[in-house]
Amino acid sequence: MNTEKIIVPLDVPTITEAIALIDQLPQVSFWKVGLELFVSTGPEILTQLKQRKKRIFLDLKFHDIPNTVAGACRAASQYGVDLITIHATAGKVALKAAQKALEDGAKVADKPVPNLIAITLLTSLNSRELAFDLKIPLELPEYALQMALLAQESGLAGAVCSPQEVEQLRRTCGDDFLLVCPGVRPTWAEKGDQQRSFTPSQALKAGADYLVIGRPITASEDPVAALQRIFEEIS
Ligand SMILES: O=c1ccn([C@@H]2O[C@H](COP(=O)(O)O)[C@@H](O)[C@H]2O)c(=O)[nH]1
Repeated sequence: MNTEKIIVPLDVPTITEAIALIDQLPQVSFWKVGLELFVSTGPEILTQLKQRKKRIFLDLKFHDIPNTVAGACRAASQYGVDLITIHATAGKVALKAAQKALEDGAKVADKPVPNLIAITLLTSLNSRELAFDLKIPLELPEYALQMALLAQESGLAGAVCSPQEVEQLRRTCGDDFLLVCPGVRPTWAEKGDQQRSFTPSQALKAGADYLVIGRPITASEDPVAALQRIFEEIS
């Protein structure tokens, strides 16, 4: 059973709830720490995950001017996490500065360099919002591709994209470009605010390296059974 490809987000407000989930699902080796938990509780959860020998996706989605994202990346590189996110729309100068700061910071901290991956377009947005609210004149798949190419040209390790765009990004960006897909929903799960979803097996077949699957597992009455059902679907 391939459990390595699933990243489960710890989208809870307290360390106690986060640790309860980690301990309830020992077969999960890769956990995501996002804005809710990090803003609520700080870096303590990263220490807890490290002690349990888990891989960590620090999903703080940096989006700021080059000097500021570089500072944030330099600081984040001390934690020894595996993945870090930045919005591609921060622009090429910021993406390059962030990548360089991660490399410099990791060297100083004597840690491996985390893979920096760029958000192409949040999976909660649809084509209508892209065109009419964000006033982006490109078709959505083309826009996501251009954001991934910007990340690749800037020297980043990969991108975050919806599973609906992953096949095209994989074809264009190649096999070495890391593609991480949130917005994954088994047929039996609520979509919630995710607007461009695929099932876990569709997403893997389309070329995703990792699937981020949260509420179908963590909000389930029985997270262990939900995870098992997903493992069975993809194995
Ligand atoms: O485009 C994006 C980027 C990040 N996310 C994050 O992934 C998880 C998805 O959780 P679900 O409960 O499976 O919807 C969540 O932490 C988001 O912050 C995303 O959904 N889309």
